[in-house]
Amino acid sequence: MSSVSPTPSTARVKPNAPATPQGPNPAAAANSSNGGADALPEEELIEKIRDVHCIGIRSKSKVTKKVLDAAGKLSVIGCFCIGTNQVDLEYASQKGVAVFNSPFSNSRSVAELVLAEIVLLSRQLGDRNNEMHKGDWQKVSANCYEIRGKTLGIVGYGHIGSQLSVLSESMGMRVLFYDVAPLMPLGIAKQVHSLDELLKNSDFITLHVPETEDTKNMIGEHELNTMKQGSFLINASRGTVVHIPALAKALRSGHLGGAAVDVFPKEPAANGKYFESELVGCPNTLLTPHIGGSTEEAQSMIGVEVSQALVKFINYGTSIGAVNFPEVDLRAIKDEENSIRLCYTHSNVPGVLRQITNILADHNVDKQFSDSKGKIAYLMADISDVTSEQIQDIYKRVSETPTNIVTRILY
Ligand SMILES: NC(=O)C1=CN([C@@H]2O[C@H](COP(=O)(O)OP(=O)(O)OC[C@H]3O[C@@H](n4cnc5c(N)ncnc54)[C@H](O)[C@@H]3O)[C@@H](O)[C@H]2O)C=CC1
Ligand SMILES: O=C(O)C(=O)COP(=O)(O)O
Repeated sequence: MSSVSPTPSTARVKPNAPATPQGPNPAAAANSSNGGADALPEEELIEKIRDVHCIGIRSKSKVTKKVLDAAGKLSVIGCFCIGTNQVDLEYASQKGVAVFNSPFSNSRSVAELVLAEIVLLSRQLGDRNNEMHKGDWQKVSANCYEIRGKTLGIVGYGHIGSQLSVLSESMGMRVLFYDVAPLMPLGIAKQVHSLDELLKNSDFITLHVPETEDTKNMIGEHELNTMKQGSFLINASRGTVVHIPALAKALRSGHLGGAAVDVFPKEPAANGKYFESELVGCPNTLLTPHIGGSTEEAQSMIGVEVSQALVKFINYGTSIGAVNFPEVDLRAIKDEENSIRLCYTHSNVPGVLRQITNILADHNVDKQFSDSKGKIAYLMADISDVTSEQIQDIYKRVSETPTNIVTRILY
């Protein structure tokens, strides 16, 4: 399927596009050859994005309102990761830009890293390793423990948290979890009613919540003080979830037995000696450069999954799996010269369907589906037996409706 583009607001793609995005000027805002380590600063991204229809990013490239305003031709964003907090999702949907991610391709990698960190913290392995590299032999068993029989408290029991629950039980741990949603516990894990209850009763706390207004500084001084003396904190979710000065204080005072931190409120935009944090030098503290999802397996699955979603959206209008868009799809369009697919993103207000029905009234609408999400709605209709003049007319009339955000015609 390919598309007509009577105005720049529609995407053009080559017919029979292969399984990687082939729209004009696809841009990669994060360099994947070095593990996505370099993210473009806002001004540079704004320059690069102007003529781009499709963009692929990882967790660090910020697609702000300002960037979206500069991206007049942008139709779709692929987040080649789980988190989508780096994109202004609501503004993107208001501009008719669909956003896709890979909801679970790197979950296993994060869960495995956290499992390893539980053992490393419990045996103070980071400190022993540092000492040995300085020629300092310190054979210690005080405050070093097996993890068998200890309690893991998981905050956020989604894809990563629940995977970790199964892995840690297989190592003999007890699992408690706290989540805003009531969820089915796996194995013999138990859901608790409050964060405080989890903090009071766990030997290890691990965070697996998204970055939202509610999770900002979710672990601050009060929560750290509520944690058991000598317990451990692991954060591989987002840097904003933990108040870093409070964590540094809890570690230096010896209230916490250690911490493993993979994500930070401010992360360097590129690889190099740019990292600074109050956590540097804290006892039994493992610091990693946001590598929770950085495995060959995860990156390869993410690459395939997100690329396929982008191609389906560009070539067929399919928004299934989009994080900020109504999810709409139709079974395959007739492979006929004179058949088209109308994809209409519009404001979600009363009376729109009547206008569209009027425009399409004299045509043969094979199938049609529409759905809404918040302030926007998305309609897809397959129309057969149309001449090229009629296609232009449909495009013109639909795109001139007052509720139009983006109109595309695919054929
Ligand atoms: N370090 C890394 O490289 C990686 C980090 N991540 C981060 O991990 C996060 C979690 O990933 P998934 O498990 O795949 O997400 P998910 O969406 O499957 O699960 C998140 C869970 O958190 C719960 N939740 C949301 N707000 C909450 C709150 N205020 N209190 C308690 N629970 C709350 C949700 O109900 C859900 O069950 C991602 O959003 C991302 O930011 C994800 C992949 C790699
Ligand atoms: O998947 C996520 O949300 C992550 O945090 C991983 O991000 P990255 O692809 O390593 O920039």
